[in-house]
Amino acid sequence: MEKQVFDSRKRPLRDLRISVTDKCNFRCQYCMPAEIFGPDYPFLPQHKLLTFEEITRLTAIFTSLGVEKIRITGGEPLMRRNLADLIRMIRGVEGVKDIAMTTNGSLLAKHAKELKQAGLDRVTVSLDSLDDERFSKINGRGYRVEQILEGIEAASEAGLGVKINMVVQRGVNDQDILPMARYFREKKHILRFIEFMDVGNSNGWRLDQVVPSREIVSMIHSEMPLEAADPNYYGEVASRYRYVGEEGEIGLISSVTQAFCSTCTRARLSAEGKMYNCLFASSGEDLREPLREGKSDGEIRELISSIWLRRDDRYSEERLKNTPGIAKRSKVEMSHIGG
Ligand SMILES: Nc1nc2c(ncn2[C@@H]2O[C@H](COP(=O)(O)OP(=O)(O)OP(=O)(O)O)[C@@H](O)[C@H]2O)c(=O)[nH]1
Ligand SMILES: C[S@@+](CC[C@H](N)C(=O)[O-])C[C@H]1O[C@@H](n2cnc3c(N)ncnc32)[C@H](O)[C@@H]1O
Ligand code: SF4
Ligand code: SF4
Repeated sequence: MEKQVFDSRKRPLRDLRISVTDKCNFRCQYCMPAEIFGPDYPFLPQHKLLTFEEITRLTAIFTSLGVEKIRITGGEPLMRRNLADLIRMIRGVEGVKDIAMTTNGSLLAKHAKELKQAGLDRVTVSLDSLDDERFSKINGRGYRVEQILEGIEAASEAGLGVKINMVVQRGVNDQDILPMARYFREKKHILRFIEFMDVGNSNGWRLDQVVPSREIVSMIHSEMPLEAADPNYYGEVASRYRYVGEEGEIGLISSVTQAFCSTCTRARLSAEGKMYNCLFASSGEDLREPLREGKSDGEIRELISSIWLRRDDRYSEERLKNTPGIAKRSKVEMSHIGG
């Protein structure tokens, strides 16, 4: 059986990012602004969510097409009940080499051990500030930094790999860049700085709110000297920098100023079972109905393969070039497909 499928730009399908819920206990302004995601927001009802069995079956089909790396995300993935059961099921799928999860960390202290036991390899915890006042404003729900740090500690103690993601916004948390770098250098966790992106249709993005990665590197370098490091694998999202003379490193995710679409190997599966070819796609292709209609694995494999073969997405590159019409394009919400 042909194992690897390439899109129209010769990019292989390698990663599957699975959103397990569109709900979240945070209301980060840049992702789920409270004024839009309020009490009446129509979140997906349970019956529309893919079941764990359906997710596992799709994962096996995706691995037969070359996927090796799975990332569980959301919304907040730990809001989905019994998530460890899903991890255990995915761990049993042949061809899955790496299972990671992106989480806001608020429920991690409670679940880290069982997730590790179920077969999760690593977590990426999102944290945008070490200052309680700013953090509680950013998360929109008054959560405190301590709770997230406890989650990070618990994950580390449970033996999970840990990385930290910080979305940087000028005028919101750029003063936290150095304190975060110092703290996680000391803790020996890899911290990645993400350029604030124009995801979805509701986060009020402006280019002048983006702090370019170049600026972040030079700010840190002037206090803690850095040197560029090679990527760990083809298509790595983050550019790596090592602290000179140390093992520790940081990463920069520069989707705005240095788009990385040309090596993008990521497919995304929404909680309701739609496959998206890009984080900024306007629409996805439904895989849930074919599953529930009783289509065979072979038929679904054909469908997924044909979706990937047609793929031509490269939104960040187009944004960089100011492609006409790009600003008006409607996009799926980040909380829906998981970042
Ligand atoms: N524009 C764009 N941004 C992405 C893409 N993938 C990830 N990101 C952004 O980068 C952030 C970090 O992504 P992660 O999932 O932590 O990165 P990763 O490459 O899977 O991480 P590792 O496997 O640890 O290297 C995400 O939350 C997004 O904000 C992508 O394909 N396009
Ligand atoms: C959508 S969240 C889902 C997982 C989980 N709730 C969390 O926050 O880690 C995934 C990642 O996307 C990032 N993200 C959300 N909106 C973003 C934006 N506008 N620009 C850049 N990154 C964003 C978040 O910071 C987080 O690291
Ligand atoms: S970034 Fe994550 S934690 Fe924040 S609102 Fe979005 S899904 Fe929730
Ligand atoms: S913008 Fe789309 S194509 Fe480009 S790297 Fe991100 S997900 Fe991939």
